[in-house]
Amino acid sequence: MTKRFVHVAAGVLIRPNGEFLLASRPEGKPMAGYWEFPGGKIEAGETPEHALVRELQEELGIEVKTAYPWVVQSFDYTHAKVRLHFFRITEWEGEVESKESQHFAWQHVNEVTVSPVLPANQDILRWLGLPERIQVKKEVLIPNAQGDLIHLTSVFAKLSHASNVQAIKDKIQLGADALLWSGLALPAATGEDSLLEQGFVPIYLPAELVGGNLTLAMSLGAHGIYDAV
Ligand SMILES: Nc1nc2c([nH]c(=O)n2[C@H]2C[C@H](O)[C@@H](COP(=O)(O)OP(=O)(O)OP(=O)(O)O)O2)c(=O)[nH]1
Ligand SMILES: [Mg+2]
Repeated sequence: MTKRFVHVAAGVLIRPNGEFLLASRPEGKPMAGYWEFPGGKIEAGETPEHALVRELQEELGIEVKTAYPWVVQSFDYTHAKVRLHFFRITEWEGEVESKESQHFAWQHVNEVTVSPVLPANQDILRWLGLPERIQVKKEVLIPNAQGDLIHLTSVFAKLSHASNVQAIKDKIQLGADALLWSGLALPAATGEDSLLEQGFVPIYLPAELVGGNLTLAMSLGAHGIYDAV
C-alpha cells in the first residue's frame, strides 16, 4: 500500500537579530527528543496558515501576527510520509511558553548547537542562511524548458565564477539550492500550480517584478528578490 502524505504546518520564529527557534519533540511522540520547528498536523478543512496559527497557539501559547509562506518539504519517515509547509514568522504576540513540556533553543544560522535535528529539516537550516536580496550575473542564468524559470546552483559564490553553461547545468543536476523566477508577469508567479505555491526550494523573484519590495515578494511565497546585473 502506498503511504499517504501527512500534511504538516511548521513555523520558523525569527527574532529581529536573526535568531530562530527550535523545539524538542516531547516524550511519547514519534522521534521524541529530536529538534524541530514548532507546528503540527494540518486538520481536515484547515489551510496550512490556519493550522500554523492553531498549532503555535497550542504548543507555544503565542498569537502569530506576520507569517510568510516559505518552502514545502517532503520526507518519508518509517512512521509517516510527511509534507511540511514551512512559514517564516517575524511577528507574534506573547512570550514563548512550553505548553507540551518541550525544550526550546534560540539558534543562529550556521551555528546550530542542538542535536539531533529532524532529518527533513537539514535543507531548511541551510536555506535559512540564504540572503534575501541577491545580485546575479546575467550570463550565469539559464531558462528552463518552459523558458520561465532560471535555475541557480547550490553555491552562490561559485555560481558567479562558473565559466560555462554546461558547468552550471551539471551542478543543477546535482540539486539546485534555489530557483530564480525569470517571468516578468506577477500572475504567472502566483497561479495555482506555480512554483511559488509548491515552493519546494527557495524561490527568488526579480526585484523589478515587485518594485524592489521584499515584503511583497515574501508575502507571495518567495524567499527573496534578485537583481540581474
Ligand atoms: N512540527 C514539525 N514537524 C516536523 C518537522 N520536521 C519534520 O520532519 N516533522 C515531522 C515530524 C512528524 O512526523 C510530523 C509532525 O507531526 P506531529 O506529530 O508533531 O504533529 P502534531 O504536533 O499535530 O502532534 P499530535 O497532536 O498529532 O501528536 O512532521 C518540523 O520542523 N516541525
Ligand atoms: Mg507538533
